[in-house]
Amino acid sequence: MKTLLINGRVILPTGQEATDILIEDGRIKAIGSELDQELATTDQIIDVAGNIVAPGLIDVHVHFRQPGFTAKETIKTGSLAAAHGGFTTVAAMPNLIPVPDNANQFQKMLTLNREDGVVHIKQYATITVNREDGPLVDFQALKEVGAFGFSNDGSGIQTATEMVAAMQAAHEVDLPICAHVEDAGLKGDGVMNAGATADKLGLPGIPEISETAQLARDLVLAGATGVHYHVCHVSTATSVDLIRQAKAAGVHVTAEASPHHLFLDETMITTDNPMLKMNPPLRRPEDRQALLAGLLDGTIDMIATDHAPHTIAEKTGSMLTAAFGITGLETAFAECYTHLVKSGICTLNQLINWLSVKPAQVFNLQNAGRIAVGLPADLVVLNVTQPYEIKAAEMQSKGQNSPFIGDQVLGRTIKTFVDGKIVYEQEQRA
Ligand SMILES: NC(=O)N[C@@H](CC(=O)O)C(=O)O
Ligand SMILES: [Zn+2]
Ligand SMILES: [Zn+2]
Repeated sequence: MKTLLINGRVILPTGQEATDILIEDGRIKAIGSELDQELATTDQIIDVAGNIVAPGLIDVHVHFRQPGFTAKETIKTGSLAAAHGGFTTVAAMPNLIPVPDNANQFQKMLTLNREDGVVHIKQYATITVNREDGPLVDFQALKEVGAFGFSNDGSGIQTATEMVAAMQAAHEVDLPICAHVEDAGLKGDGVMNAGATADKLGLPGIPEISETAQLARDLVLAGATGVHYHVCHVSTATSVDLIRQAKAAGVHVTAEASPHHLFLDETMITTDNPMLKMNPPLRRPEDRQALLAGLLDGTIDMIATDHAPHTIAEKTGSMLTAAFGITGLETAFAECYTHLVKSGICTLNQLINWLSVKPAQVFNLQNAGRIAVGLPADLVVLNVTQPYEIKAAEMQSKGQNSPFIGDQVLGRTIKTFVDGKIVYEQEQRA
């Protein structure tokens, strides 16, 4: 099967180029504007004039909820949401039931991911058995069956003793610890950022030190153990400073920020609104400015969505009782393009760097993150000229819990290819 993608503005490692891409048997066979001689033998010609062709986006932080919580999402719906958002590779978190904390259950996850997923799904294993305070997993066994990294996402590792042991074990098998940094005691029963807004709404707060105190500890431990330590969903200015200093000191630390922490802040929480409840919480305007500065200077390596679908019932009522988390896969590119590229804060190449190139480099994904001859044809075609409204009805995710619904944005996915196969295609409307 031969497919020719013609007239796109292609994002190549060397920069943007108006060129064509020949896909054969799932791989990129040739790139160039002189591919006319292929026309006669091509099965499918797709004209993407006026659109961007980028390497498939990569999200290293998603929750697909299967097994255990399939009312919220399944591997099928989560991966369809990824495809709709232009993501061709995602890494799924292990806060599932049963927990993939052993080789046997981990292998079951891999089979499910492969059978039900329409995009490439990498899988995290937990750091501890049953994701609880207690014994560590068998890092070697989980490495052997293909763990992408180790994470207890949803909770922090509460003691330095446990974290040091985890870091040493992860370092030995040469895989990252991906940390949800949170001191459970300091978080208490908070539901939004601690401060004036929470006080005004009469809601219990989550102080920023619940993140930063544990992060400071972990950065010291990461330096001492030499592990690759990746910080999930950085939310505060102090965290950015701590990571910047650690990087300067030679600690092997990388970090991600989510679109919601970049574009929303606590001042937008004007009522008790569960759609704006997530962990870590939306912080102050100066925190999101610091996250942005961190992205621009390389302290934050990448953007990851923390796609966290929940049922409507779980996201209705008061923040006091609602679940933490919002969806992100289907809105990330458009929100980022609109807030960052359209507004002149960064270039499209920088954005693709944070959403594809860097995650591939940081997590050693050799076959992703760039458009090059010989690589699998994981590609996304994006329209960045026609504004559209983000609509719940167009979401592929089971989760409709997105504060971005209703936004007017630029950056619609037109087509997503995984291994040369179209896994998402925008309906053509007259
Ligand atoms: N981010 C969230 O608010 N929730 C995540 C857990 C997590 O990422 O910490 C979830 O699993 O729902
Ligand atoms: Zn988390
Ligand atoms: Zn998460």
